[in-house]
Amino acid sequence: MFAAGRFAGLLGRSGARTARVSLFSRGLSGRGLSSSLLRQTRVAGQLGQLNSRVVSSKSWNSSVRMYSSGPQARQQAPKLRYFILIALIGTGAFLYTINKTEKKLPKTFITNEEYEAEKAKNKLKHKKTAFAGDDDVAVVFVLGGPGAGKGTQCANIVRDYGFAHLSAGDLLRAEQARPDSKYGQLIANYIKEGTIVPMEITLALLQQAMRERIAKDGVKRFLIDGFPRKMDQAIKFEEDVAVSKFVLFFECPEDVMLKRLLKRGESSGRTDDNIESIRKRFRTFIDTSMPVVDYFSKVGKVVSVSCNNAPDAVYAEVQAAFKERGILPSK
Ligand SMILES: Nc1ncnc2c1ncn2[C@@H]1O[C@H](COP(=O)(O)OP(=O)(O)OP(=O)(O)O)[C@@H](O)[C@H]1O
Ligand SMILES: O=c1ccn([C@@H]2O[C@H](COP(=O)(O)O)[C@@H](O)[C@H]2O)c(=O)[nH]1
Repeated sequence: MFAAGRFAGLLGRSGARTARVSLFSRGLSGRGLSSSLLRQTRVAGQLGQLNSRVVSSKSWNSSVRMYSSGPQARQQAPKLRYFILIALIGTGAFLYTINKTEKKLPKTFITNEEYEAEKAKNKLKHKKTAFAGDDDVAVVFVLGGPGAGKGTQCANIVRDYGFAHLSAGDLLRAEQARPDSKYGQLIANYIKEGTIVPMEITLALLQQAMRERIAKDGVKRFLIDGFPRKMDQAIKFEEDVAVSKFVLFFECPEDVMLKRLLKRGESSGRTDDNIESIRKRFRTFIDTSMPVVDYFSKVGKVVSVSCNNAPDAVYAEVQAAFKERGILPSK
């Protein structure tokens, strides 16, 4: 469209220029021949050499050239028409190619309408979430890029607000390390590649961990850290497990996260705290996880906190956000 618009603009300009030229030509012919020109024409006629296109006098040169440009302009008109035709065909082909290419692109984002349709479909299948009967169960999703500081801030919240902290990444690593796990190798591969483990595994681990915490010490407020990382996980969790209260989103520039992860990699022992895996994790975050943040943002559920400060300053922002949402410290 932009190209077509620009093209139309060009056409408009050249069209205006053509109009100006032809108007000027008509004006000249409308004015008729000036008396001196008439005189000259008569003289030329008398000499039997009338040739409206060839005038020798220098002083009339410009007028005469304009006057005689009529036939030339008519000769050029077909050329202009060809040019316009070719340009229109070219623009059409260009727009067609773009349209086709767009249709071929992989889809990483779902619209609200698609989300609502999916939700409606799921509602028929799953009439109740796992904790639907328990109004005390509260879930806050904690999202942010790799190394943004989610785990660090979750530890503060657990200490002061009595939440249980469930990190999806920690649960997957524990499952990977469990000797009898049938998913150990699969999880290890996904983590090293920085891609998202099939959601059924993560959902089952989260749901089981929530049940265990409720049974163990009655804690019903959960920080679900590093989840959902994909739109389908978000939909499934909210349909099957619990609807989130809001999303705590830690914003952080990539270069800051990179530095933190490389530093952490010196002692973490994590298979994905190396430059190769980190780059892949950043890519997955942008392509697959940011659409989740965008979605929750559209429905007014995202509380953003800037992570590019000292941990205490970040935590002060978290506390303010919690207060705003009516969540107070437990002691
Ligand atoms: N505000 C901060 N300033 C400086 N360093 C920080 C800050 N917050 C966290 N860190 C450090 O950065 C590293 C990553 O932090 P953390 O593990 O909390 O991030 P994360 O978002 O949970 O990461 P991941 O998604 O990879 O699990 C840690 O070594 C942590 O000590
Ligand atoms: O919902 C999830 C959460 C995590 N993963 C995989 O685990 C790693 C590490 O996650 P951290 O939150 O950084 O601990 C992540 O890169 C994914 O590969 C997942 O698949 N699904």
